[in-house]
Amino acid sequence: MGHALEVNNLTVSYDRGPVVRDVSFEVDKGDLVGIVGPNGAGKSTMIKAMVGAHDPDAGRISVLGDTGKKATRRITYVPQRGAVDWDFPVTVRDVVVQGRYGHVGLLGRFSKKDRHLIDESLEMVGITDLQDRQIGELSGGQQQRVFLARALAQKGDVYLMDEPFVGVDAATEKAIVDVLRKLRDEGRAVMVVHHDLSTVREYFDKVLLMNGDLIAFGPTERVFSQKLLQKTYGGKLTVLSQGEVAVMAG
Ligand SMILES: Nc1ncnc2c1ncn2[C@@H]1O[C@H](COP(=O)(O)OP(=O)(O)OP(=O)(O)O)[C@@H](O)[C@H]1O
Repeated sequence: MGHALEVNNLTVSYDRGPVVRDVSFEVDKGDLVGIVGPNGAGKSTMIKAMVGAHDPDAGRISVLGDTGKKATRRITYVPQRGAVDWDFPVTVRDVVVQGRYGHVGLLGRFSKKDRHLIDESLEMVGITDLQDRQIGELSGGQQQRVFLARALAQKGDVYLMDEPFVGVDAATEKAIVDVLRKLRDEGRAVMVVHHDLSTVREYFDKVLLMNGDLIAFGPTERVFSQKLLQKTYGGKLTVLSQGEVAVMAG
C-alpha cells in the first residue's frame, strides 16, 4: 500500500522562480512531523502544492499509494487562521459539519455516527458551548479550536497544518498538542509548520528542515541539531544554552 505520504522531487514556483526545489520525503502512519525553516522557506507553498491548491512544476505526491486528485482528497489541510474569511455567516457547528461532507452517503444525509463524531470533535477541543455562535464572534484561540474540531471530524489519512500555534494562549496550545497526539495515536500521519524552536523537541517525533531545498528529514533527536539548524537558518541562529536555540532578526 505504500507510505502514508510520499513526496518525490517536488518543485514549485511562482513568477520569480522556484521556491520549493526538488524536495522528496516519506511520512508513515503514526508520524508527527514538525516542518521547520525561516520565513520565505517555501513551507506554505509546499503544503499548498501537496493539497492541490497550487500546481507544482514537477514532482509526485502519493497518499497510501493513490496519486493526483485521489491523493489530495485523502489529505486534511488546516490553513493558517489568517488565511480565512471569518466574517462568513456560519456557525461553529456548521464549520465542523463541513468536515464530514466527504463522508455523507448517497442520500446526502448525516448518519448517527456522523453526528456523534461532530459532537465528539467539538467536545475534544472544548467548544461544545460555542457551537451555535457565529464564527466571526470568536476569539483567535477559539477560531483555532474550530479548525481543529473540523479536522478531527474529517478523519483524513494525512493532516497538514499551517502554523496552528500562532497567537494562542497556553490552554489552547495544550489543546492543540492533545489533538496532534490523538491523531498520531490513531495512526494518522501529521505534519505541522512550526516556528517555535523551543518546543520542537517536546512536540514532534520527526522534523523536516527546509529552506527552499530540503535540508534534512528524520527523527527529531538526529535532525534537530545545531549544525543542521545553522544550515537551515544561516547566520541568523544563536545557541542560548544547553542546546536551546533562538533565531535572531537580521
Ligand atoms: N502568491 C505568491 N506569488 C508570488 N510569490 C509568492 C507567493 N506566495 C509566496 N511567495 C514567495 O514564495 C516564497 C516562499 O513563501 P512561503 O509562504 O511558501 O514561505 P513560508 O516558508 O511558508 O514562510 P513563512 O514562514 O513566512 O510563512 C517567498 O519568497 C514568498 O515571497
